[in-house]
Amino acid sequence: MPTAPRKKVLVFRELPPDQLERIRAVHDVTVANPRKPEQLSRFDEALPSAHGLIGSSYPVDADLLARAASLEVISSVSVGVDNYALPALRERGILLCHTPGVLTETTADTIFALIMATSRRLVELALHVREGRWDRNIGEDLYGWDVHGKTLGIIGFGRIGQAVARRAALGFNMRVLYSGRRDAEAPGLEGKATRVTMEALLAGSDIVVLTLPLTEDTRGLIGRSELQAMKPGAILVNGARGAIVQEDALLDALNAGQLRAAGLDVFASEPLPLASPLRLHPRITALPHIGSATHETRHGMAELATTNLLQALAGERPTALYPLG
Ligand SMILES: NC(=O)C1=CN([C@@H]2O[C@H](COP(=O)(O)OP(=O)(O)OC[C@H]3O[C@@H](n4cnc5c(N)ncnc54)[C@H](O)[C@@H]3O)[C@@H](O)[C@H]2O)C=CC1
Ligand SMILES: O=C(O)C(=O)CO
Repeated sequence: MPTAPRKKVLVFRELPPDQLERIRAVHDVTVANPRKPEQLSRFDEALPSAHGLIGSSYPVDADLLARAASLEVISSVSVGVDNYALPALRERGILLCHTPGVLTETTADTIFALIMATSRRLVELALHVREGRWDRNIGEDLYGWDVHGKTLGIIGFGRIGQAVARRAALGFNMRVLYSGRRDAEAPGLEGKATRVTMEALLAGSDIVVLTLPLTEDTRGLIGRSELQAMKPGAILVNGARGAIVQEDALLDALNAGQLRAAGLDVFASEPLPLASPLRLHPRITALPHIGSATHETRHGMAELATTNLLQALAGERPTALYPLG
């Protein structure tokens, strides 16, 4: 039987060794992370002849694609595809694959951790102990806010949004509202989540969670008027993408006391610049984009992304092909 021709694969973010081996067994691999200055020239050299790209967290824009003359497939080690120039991919017939599902539960856990951390002031109070300020019983000034029994509003009722809703409705006896389409089944949530307009969700929720994709339609979706439309003293948790929220408006809403707190796993600019006023704000719990960052889940994402890549390069339909339309 003739052996399939080896193709060229450019790995632009580290992959676990076992997944790298799966690719090396059938294709020629260059590993070069363009974010690392010492690897940039290797990346630039490998790009024009690469048939497949695999990695994450790097903007693959139209200019970069114009230099990738041989490209057949990009396999993203992420579910979000906002880093990719989708129109250029569509035009060139380049396949885009991603990693839906394998990170859903872990990301929902992280989002729920942010709900708990902001409501119960966990980071602030842990620092209170660590810094030796726990010298008497805490008073009302350090009390938190109940999570159970509250109303949770979810903007983006897809895989992750529904996984957050299940934790809220089944574990914390919360009332769940959501806005937007429900384009996936919602097992376990029958009769437990109510679809409302975004206006009604903002006005009626104690905690608003963002779990929708960043697109041209959702960039800056949560701005001054949306924050003002939230219940006074509500909490905002962003587990999606930073640029969905207008960060200046969020700071103003926190400083004005309109919002109680914000839990942010994602930022418009990542890593969050040291000078960002979001970093040290006393009522922001900021995480370094760790929604899916557990050993098990990151490995599962790398495995699915590798499978997608190998399938595409073999001319098969990838398991998780992103529909470019
Ligand atoms: N913080 C982190 O580390 C992670 C962040 N994410 C982000 O979460 C997003 C969602 O992931 P999944 O739940 O797997 O995607 P999904 O496609 O299953 O769900 C997204 C939902 O948002 C809805 N939606 C789109 N525009 C909307 C709008 N304007 N208003 C209300 N709903 C809208 C869609 O109809 C869909 O139901 C990803 O695109 C990614 O950006 C995903 C994984 C980890
Ligand atoms: O998968 C994604 O979209 C992430 O943000 C990281 O897991």
